[in-house]
Amino acid sequence: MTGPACQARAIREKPSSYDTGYGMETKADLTSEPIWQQIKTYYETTGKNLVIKDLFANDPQRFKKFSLKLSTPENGDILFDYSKNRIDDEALRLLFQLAKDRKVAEARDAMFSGQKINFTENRAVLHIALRNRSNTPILVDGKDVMPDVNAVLEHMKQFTNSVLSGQWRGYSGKQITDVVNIGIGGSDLGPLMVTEALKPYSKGLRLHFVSNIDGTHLAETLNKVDPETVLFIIASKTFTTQETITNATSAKEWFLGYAKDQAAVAKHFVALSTNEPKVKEFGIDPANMFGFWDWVGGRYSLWSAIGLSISLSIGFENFHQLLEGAHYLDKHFQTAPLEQNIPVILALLGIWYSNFGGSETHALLPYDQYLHRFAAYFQQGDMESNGKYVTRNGRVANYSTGPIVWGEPGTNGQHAFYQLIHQGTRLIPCDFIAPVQSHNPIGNSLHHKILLANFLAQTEALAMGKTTEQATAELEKQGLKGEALQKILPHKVFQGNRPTNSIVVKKITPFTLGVLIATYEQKIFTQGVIWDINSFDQWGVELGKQLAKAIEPELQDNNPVSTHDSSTNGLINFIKASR
Ligand SMILES: O=P(O)(O)OC[C@H]1O[C@@H](O)[C@@H](O)[C@@H](O)[C@@H]1O
Repeated sequence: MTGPACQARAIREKPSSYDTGYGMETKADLTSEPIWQQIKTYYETTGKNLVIKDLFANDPQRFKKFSLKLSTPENGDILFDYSKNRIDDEALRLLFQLAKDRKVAEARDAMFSGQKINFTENRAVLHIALRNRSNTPILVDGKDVMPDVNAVLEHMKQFTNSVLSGQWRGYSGKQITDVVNIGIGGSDLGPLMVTEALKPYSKGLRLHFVSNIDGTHLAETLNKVDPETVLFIIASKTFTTQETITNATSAKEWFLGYAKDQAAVAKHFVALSTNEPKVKEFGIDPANMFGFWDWVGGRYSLWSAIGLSISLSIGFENFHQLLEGAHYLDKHFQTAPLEQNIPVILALLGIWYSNFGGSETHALLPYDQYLHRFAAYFQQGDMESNGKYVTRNGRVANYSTGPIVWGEPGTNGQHAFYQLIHQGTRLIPCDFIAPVQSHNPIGNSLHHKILLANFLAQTEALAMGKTTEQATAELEKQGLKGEALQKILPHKVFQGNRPTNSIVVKKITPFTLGVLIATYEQKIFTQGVIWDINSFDQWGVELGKQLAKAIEPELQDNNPVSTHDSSTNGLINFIKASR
């Protein structure tokens, strides 16, 4: 055989120099996919001219068509409304085709079946196993991981019950009153976000989180706790993270300064890690270690032993409910057709705006004070996962990947940055998240009524805007006319057409929070598959760590340095001269 047919066969049969881990052929470059070109053309000819207000006016069924309801067994319905987007049937049809052509379902199944889709670290990606409450076997290298998952959960349960019941005592015989989680990144943000979000479920322990290497963080926390009644949780997947080990060592020194007995450490320090030798070396009894595995990514680890502070805060039963909620969403992600699959729809809308509409950022706006760390949590979840410019086949992407994620709880954001969302020059897709019921219905629910009214008003205002006619009528009512009216008029007009999704849950419970977190995790996964990047490594955080290690010894003395670029030299020498 000669000619193009032979060439094509040779290309197919050529052993791949890397393993994509999906058990699938290497993907075509995204922008050369026919479907990509079709979406691009559709966006240019129609998509960019879609006006949300007109879309509603022309279709009384729009809300019904572009919203989904999930009925949870015991936590009410969850409404996902994506009708306030610049999309129509054809745009969605093309986007779903994109998901199909990029093999989202196949990649999802590869993840759920334990394939090593994190191919740069040769690891499976199985945070879904940590919350697999159906207990179906999940195999890694031929071994079911579920017995190990369940054993650690049992250990967490026993430990939680022992601390909460007062059975676990400190070195002087007192009960534990305060827990200090020392960790950073995925070993901090998840437990911090969730314990804040689920404060109404607190069983009474005071929770503290120390992450920053800045001594202020630890010092301010130690000021608040008593060595006789504090429990330190040293949370680190690798147990080598400089910040965490330095903070943990200083915390241990502080503690021993009071306890004056090495044996007391066992009663006040536990470790959450995959690295038993390092835990031992630090001086923590392996009996007080809660393990997990290399197939749990740091930013996906709150479901693992890393969630121990959550369990201590809200009790093991509630922690279990959190896992149940995430598992419920995982089942939805696995079984719902792409067209009714909430994480997939969220992912595709994000791609529509960022890759075709040029949006750079995505705002997460929870209308619930307890969710005040939700956006911060997904800054790591999304940006560390999809902040990559190299595709799985090693090429530089010629399209944008992960968005900049940001946000603050409503209504605080309204009085700060919403101006730019309403009348700025940038396109900022936003997700609004709101509970129907408040945990604090004070003032006969007056506060919550106002909060919800603001959530509804904002999504309406962003979509519908205010026309020149409406603004004119309002100004005339205020007595303005002629030149004075014309002068102010353009400033009072809102173009609208700002896209939003609304997710409404009955109440923020452990279960519904589990659903929400898993929804965004699976959205991030779906986008990573379409962009053909590895969402589960984080090599981008390494260079700074390496350089910091090289610079640290240079800060020991006061001799000027000249080995760096002139800016870095200048900064180092200024610091040396000024201390
Ligand atoms: O849990 P450890 O190993 O301390 O890592 C903490 C964090 O470190 C950072 O460099 C990142 O890699 C994060 O993904 C990780 O969550």
